[in-house]
Amino acid sequence: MSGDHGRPVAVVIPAKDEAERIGATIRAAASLPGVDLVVVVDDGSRDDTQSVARQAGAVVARHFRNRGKAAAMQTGAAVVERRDQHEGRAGAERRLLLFVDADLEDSAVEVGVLVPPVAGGEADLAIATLPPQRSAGGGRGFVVRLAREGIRSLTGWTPTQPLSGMRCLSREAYDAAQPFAAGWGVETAMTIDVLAAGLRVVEVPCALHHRVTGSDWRGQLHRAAQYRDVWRALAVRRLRARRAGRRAPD
Ligand SMILES: O=c1ccn([C@@H]2O[C@H](COP(=O)(O)OP(=O)(O)O[C@H]3O[C@H](CO)[C@@H](O)[C@H](O)[C@H]3O)[C@@H](O)[C@H]2O)c(=O)[nH]1
Ligand SMILES: O=C(O)[C@H](O)COP(=O)(O)O
Repeated sequence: MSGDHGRPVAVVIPAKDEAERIGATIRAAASLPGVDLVVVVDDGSRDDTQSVARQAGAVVARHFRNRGKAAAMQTGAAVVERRDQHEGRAGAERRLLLFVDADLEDSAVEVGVLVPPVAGGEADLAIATLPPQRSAGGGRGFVVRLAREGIRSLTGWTPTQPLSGMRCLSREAYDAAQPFAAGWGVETAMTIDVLAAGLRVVEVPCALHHRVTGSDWRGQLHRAAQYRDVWRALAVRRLRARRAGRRAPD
């Protein structure tokens, strides 16, 4: 099945302890034009994510221990690749990849706007930008600024929401982003690697709602891990650029 845009699409959802939200997210994603496969990667959840996802109609892969978001995305993309091969899909018959977070619930239906720019060849990577969320987050913008400024200094392009995880990729963009940077560095690194390969990246406004990270100690620990992973992803790419003799656009 392919949508009005003429390309089949696989949705890949990395999920850790998302039993409460994943069912609605899967149903919304599965209803999008062109989507004929929804793969959930249960990244070592301790709750019922796996069974809820199966009941909602997703193909489920599972990490027996938690390996982080990037590894879950990679596992999901490998499942799609195997399906494509098994079904003899090549070239434009191969599915586009649409990465979607598990906590969007019904609003996941909005990610459909990411597909046409990629299916139509205007972009190789389309990234969702989110409106202000219903509840305020507890962050002070440190991670977002680190990622934004890092991407700008290495590529010359300034994203508005550099951490956004809702992303549609062409296969060329997926290949250019391999291997993914670990954990929470995956989005920042992906944007840089896709641009460095000479491919096109766009941001597309999307009316999405997700669980925002709070300001309690858990939230701050989460941000510390995000900061660490984004910092590492940038350090690796700065070193690579220096070795290749590329000057940053600065
Ligand atoms: O070890 C983990 C942790 C999370 N997830 C899943 O990853 C997604 C994003 O996690 P979430 O806790 O909602 O992330 P946020 O704090 O909202 O992080 C923002 O920033 C991240 C980068 O730091 C991006 O990956 C997210 O898409 C973006 O929403 C969700 O589906 C999670 O279930 C995993 O698969 N494995
Ligand atoms: O809450 C958020 O937006 C993310 O966890 C990033 O945190 P930050 O506000 O420190 O950039």
